[in-house]
Amino acid sequence: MAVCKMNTVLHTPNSMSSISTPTKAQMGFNQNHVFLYTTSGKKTNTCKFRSGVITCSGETIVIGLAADSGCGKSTFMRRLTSVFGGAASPPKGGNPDSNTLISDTTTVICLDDYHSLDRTGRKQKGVTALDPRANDFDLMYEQVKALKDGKAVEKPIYNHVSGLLDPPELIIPPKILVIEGLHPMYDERVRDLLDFSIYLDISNEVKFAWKIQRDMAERGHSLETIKASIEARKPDFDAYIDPQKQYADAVIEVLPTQLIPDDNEGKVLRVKLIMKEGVQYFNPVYLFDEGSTISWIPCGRKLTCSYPGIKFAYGPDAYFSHEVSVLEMDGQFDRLDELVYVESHLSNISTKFFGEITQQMLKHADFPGSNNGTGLFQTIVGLKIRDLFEQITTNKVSAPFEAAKA
Ligand SMILES: Nc1ncnc2c1ncn2[C@@H]1O[C@H](COP(=O)(O)OP(=O)(O)OP(=O)(O)O)[C@@H](O)[C@H]1O
Ligand SMILES: O=C(CO)[C@H](O)[C@H](O)COP(=O)(O)O
Repeated sequence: MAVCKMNTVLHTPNSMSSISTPTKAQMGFNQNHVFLYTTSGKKTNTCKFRSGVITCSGETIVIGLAADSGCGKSTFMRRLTSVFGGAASPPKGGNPDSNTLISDTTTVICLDDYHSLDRTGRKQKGVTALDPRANDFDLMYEQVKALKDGKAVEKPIYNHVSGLLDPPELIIPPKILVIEGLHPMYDERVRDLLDFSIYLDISNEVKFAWKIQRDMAERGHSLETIKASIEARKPDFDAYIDPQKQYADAVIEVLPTQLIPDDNEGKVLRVKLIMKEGVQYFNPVYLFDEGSTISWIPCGRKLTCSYPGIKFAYGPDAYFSHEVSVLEMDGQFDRLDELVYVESHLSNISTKFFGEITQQMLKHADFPGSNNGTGLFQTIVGLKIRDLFEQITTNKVSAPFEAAKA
């Protein structure tokens, strides 16, 4: 298994620079330990070297985030990292094309790094990156398991610039490991390692509108190329990516608005937050009254709404035969500071102070989706993940005390 050996690259507490084959003196406070620091200089973990393997103390919680390419995973990750109070950046001094993002609490690894075929290899074999045959699920499982068990790994890097597989990078077990990409819930072994899972379900119409906006406006692709790329991916998307949503603890579904008849602009969105019932450490959010069916138009004296307005809905439902609660928002906010009015009517939102959702949304007003349900629900899921992390770690810490009392 590719757990980390002694000749890997480490960041030392003294120099913050990368070193190879760390000597005992370079390891930190005593000869068996190394103290690992994030780019902002905070100590994150204490790790030991034994029999050539780096093992770190502390629990690693694993979160899976699945979505097709260009569906808002990076934006969601930025919101999540911000909830934990930091900004994420690539590993310092590493491969400039690394897909990994590290913050004080979280490490986000991109599952594209487990492509077993590079761009040329996929072309030769006639498979897309979505096809399981182009991905190494054995290695993905072994490495996510090792990280969850507190062991560092040398993870491969898929270089999106060159289309090649680059030499691996060292990943130290973080407090929260997020595995994001096409297949976090595809392989049952990897799925079983997840403490919480999210699927971003972007309808074809909306995906197309976002792709046009990014790939045409920002990357200079033609409309025909974008259409052809979406069409080429669709069979494998339907076969291998989309079915993962049945396993997700939370799904953010993004649909065209119902407030504008026959809307084909895709700017106003109807967004659903589908939350599985009975998931440990996760209490679904509700509007007004838990378990009731509610329809709410908040526009009026306390919330400014221009055409076509805003409509919320909440209620119990079934999703792939699971019992779920669904919170829905159609429309967009005119004034983000007034969002606090909506926030005050939501419960189980896992905030630490009144208005925290509104504060987060205002802080990232420039992120895509900040004026609609995508930003609102991504922020809420970020808060729920923080809550889940705190509950799990508190339980682990208090367990020996509880046992001693018994
Ligand atoms: N909530 C949103 N509202 C409007 N547009 C969005 C939203 N989320 C994402 N987009 C559009 O989609 C683009 C891709 O978003 P993002 O980079 O977050 O997705 P991604 O899944 O990480 O993409 P990739 O896997 O291709 O890197 C953004 O640049 C933006 O144009
Ligand atoms: O679906 C994807 C996930 O991001 C990419 O298309 C896949 O990783 C292949 O990347 P590239 O197009 O850069 O070779």
